[in-house]
Amino acid sequence: MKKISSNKVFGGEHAQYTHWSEANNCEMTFAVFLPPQMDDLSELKKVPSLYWLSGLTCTDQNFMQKAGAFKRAAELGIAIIAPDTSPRGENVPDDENQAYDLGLGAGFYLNASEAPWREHYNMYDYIVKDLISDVDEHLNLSTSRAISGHSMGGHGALTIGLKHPELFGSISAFSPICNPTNSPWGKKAFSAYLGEQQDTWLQYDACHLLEHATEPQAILIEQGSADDFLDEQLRPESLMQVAQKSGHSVQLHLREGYDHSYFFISSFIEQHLEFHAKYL
Ligand SMILES: N[C@@H](CCC(=O)N[C@@H](CSC=O)C(=O)NCC(=O)O)C(=O)O
Repeated sequence: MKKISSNKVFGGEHAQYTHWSEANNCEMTFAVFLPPQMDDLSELKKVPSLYWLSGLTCTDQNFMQKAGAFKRAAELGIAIIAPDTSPRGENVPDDENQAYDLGLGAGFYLNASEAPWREHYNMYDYIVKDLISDVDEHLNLSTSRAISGHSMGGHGALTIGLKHPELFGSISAFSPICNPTNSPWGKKAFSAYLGEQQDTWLQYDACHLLEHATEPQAILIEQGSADDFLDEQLRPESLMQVAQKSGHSVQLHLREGYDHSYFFISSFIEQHLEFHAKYL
């Protein structure tokens, strides 16, 4: 793992690293925020972390530069880990039309089974195996973790969090794609990456995973009412219906007038950090 940038911020550090990913078969970049409490080297006081998964078109930097999370994360003593949203590099295929919602910047946090994607587009294993293992080995954080994300990354946070309660103690999401098997973004990506076998798609659909979840998990969703993607792509009402039927508790905050952008995320990120701090 190699550090490629470092900035002091709110008494802590923002840094970028590159490392090899076995899952994605390429070099990956990720960013971290390490709070000032990291300077206390006591093993008993290792700091917990929030994994943030970004949305379509993002890199490791969108959240770090736009969300305004560092001040509160520094106060709460929470590290933030922000991976890239897809594999990248010379040998990594992109969509032939370079569409923003498939290929580079659009990994959808799944393991692809179809050519030409399967050699590199394995963001699910990348997060759950390669990233966590390198962060744990090199960054001296505690193993207490939370997961959050935005839009495609909200889908990633919900699905990975629901599948791995042993890795993530709480889940939150901003404007998540809640039911990708019924959304144009999800259908396009899942057809390409996973083929037409729809049973496999369900393994990456938060509604299906919540319906079959056996452990209760703390879940918070933030959604803007003026989000252009709300009705067609995001469908939080489907997740709330499943939550109600299956007896799982999901908090949904519907925020009047907010859109899909990082202006929305920066308005409520502190509340999400405070939510996760209760479980970390
Ligand atoms: N019109 C945009 C569409 C892409 C977009 O809105 N990306 C969002 C995530 S959407 C779902 O995953 C985003 O986070 N963009 C980056 C940002 O910093 O705002 C386009 O074509 O770019």
